[in-house]
Amino acid sequence: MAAPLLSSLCCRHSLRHCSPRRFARNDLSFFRSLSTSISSEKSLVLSHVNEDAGVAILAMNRPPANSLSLELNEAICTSLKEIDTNPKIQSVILASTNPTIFSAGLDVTELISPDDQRLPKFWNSLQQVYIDLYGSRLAIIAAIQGHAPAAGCMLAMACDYRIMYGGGEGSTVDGRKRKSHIPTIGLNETQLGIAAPPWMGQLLVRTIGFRPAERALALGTLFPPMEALIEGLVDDVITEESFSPSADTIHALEKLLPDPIRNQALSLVMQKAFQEAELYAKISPQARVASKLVTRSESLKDMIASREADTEYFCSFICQDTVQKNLKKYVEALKKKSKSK
Ligand SMILES: CCCCCCCC/C=C\C=C\CC(=O)SCCNC(=O)CCNC(=O)[C@H](O)C(C)(C)COP(=O)(O)OP(=O)(O)OC[C@H]1O[C@@H](n2cnc3c(N)ncnc32)[C@H](O)[C@@H]1OP(=O)(O)O
Repeated sequence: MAAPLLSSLCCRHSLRHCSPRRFARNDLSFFRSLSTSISSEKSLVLSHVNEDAGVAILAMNRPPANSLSLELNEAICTSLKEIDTNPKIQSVILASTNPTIFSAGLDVTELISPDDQRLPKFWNSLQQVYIDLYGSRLAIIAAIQGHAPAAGCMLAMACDYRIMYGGGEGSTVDGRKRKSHIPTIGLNETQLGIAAPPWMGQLLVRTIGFRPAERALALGTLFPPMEALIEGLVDDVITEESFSPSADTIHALEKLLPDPIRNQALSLVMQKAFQEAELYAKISPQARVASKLVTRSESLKDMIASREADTEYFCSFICQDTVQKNLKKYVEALKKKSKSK
């Protein structure tokens, strides 16, 4: 599994497949003209490509929280691979069909009283998601509309650019006021009584720097959008106060877009993500991929070299009595909180 990674950065898809495409800014026709849909593994992921634009969208679609199960991890990898093999695509927007949760991180139920055959497969699938995103020849833009704790934050950090919704009331597409929602992002594992896996912690260090990462990892800090921006955990924060789509646009999009991403096409976060995808797609793909190699190849090689040991350590760690006890408590609290709403 590991070998294709660096070759994907160096040569596999790379340069012969790279032909940048142009779009008009803020062009919703991009979404209208999404023509090729790939849905994989019971549509846990919705993926659409627009070859003319050179941009794809990959939306996680596992209600209620896009928590990362073995199957969702595999679906993300399958979908990304399909997009990746299309030589006409240069950028991907990684999004969620859930407007308030990007991804809740690992499916914690995978960790409780785990099946000993499934657990290593599960961990391997998460490692693969990281490798495939972080090492992709594609420029991947995270459109973070909602919460992104723990491995949800990892997904975002493995992208090339992160745009986060800044909160606020905003309007729904049918014109009603939307309940205020302020998403958070961070590696909160210590709050679950576990530590972030080393490669995930190191990714935070590379993203926000040593000292801020050291503190955030210890405290399990979940950053609200503006703090995430200040720390450098996200690259852009978008508020939707001034965003009110016209009825005509809504009507047109209702007819043209599939349900799960219809609202996303109207969100400013998604439009910004599209602009950023466009920006990356304009850069010489050879130069862009080579620069990605400079910043990412060493850490990827290290991660791949320690992959088996990481899996072994993870499996034995998770099966410890105290860890199981902490996780059970955590899940009970999560369910209780959800029921009390
Ligand atoms: C020295 C080195 C040591 C190395 C050791 C390595 C070991 C590393 C091990 C593990 C690494 C783990 C990384 C992770 O990703 S752990 C997962 C962490 N995730 C979380 O803590 C997030 C938990 N969820 C939340 O905080 C909220 O759900 C939130 C995402 C903020 C959304 O809140 P809200 O909109 O209010 O939604 P609800 O809380 O009501 O949730 C809706 C339903 O979704 C279920 N849910 C939520 N999160 C998860 C999850 N992670 N897994 C499974 N299910 C989840 C929740 O129970 C609700 O479902 P229901 O209504 O059926 O109860």
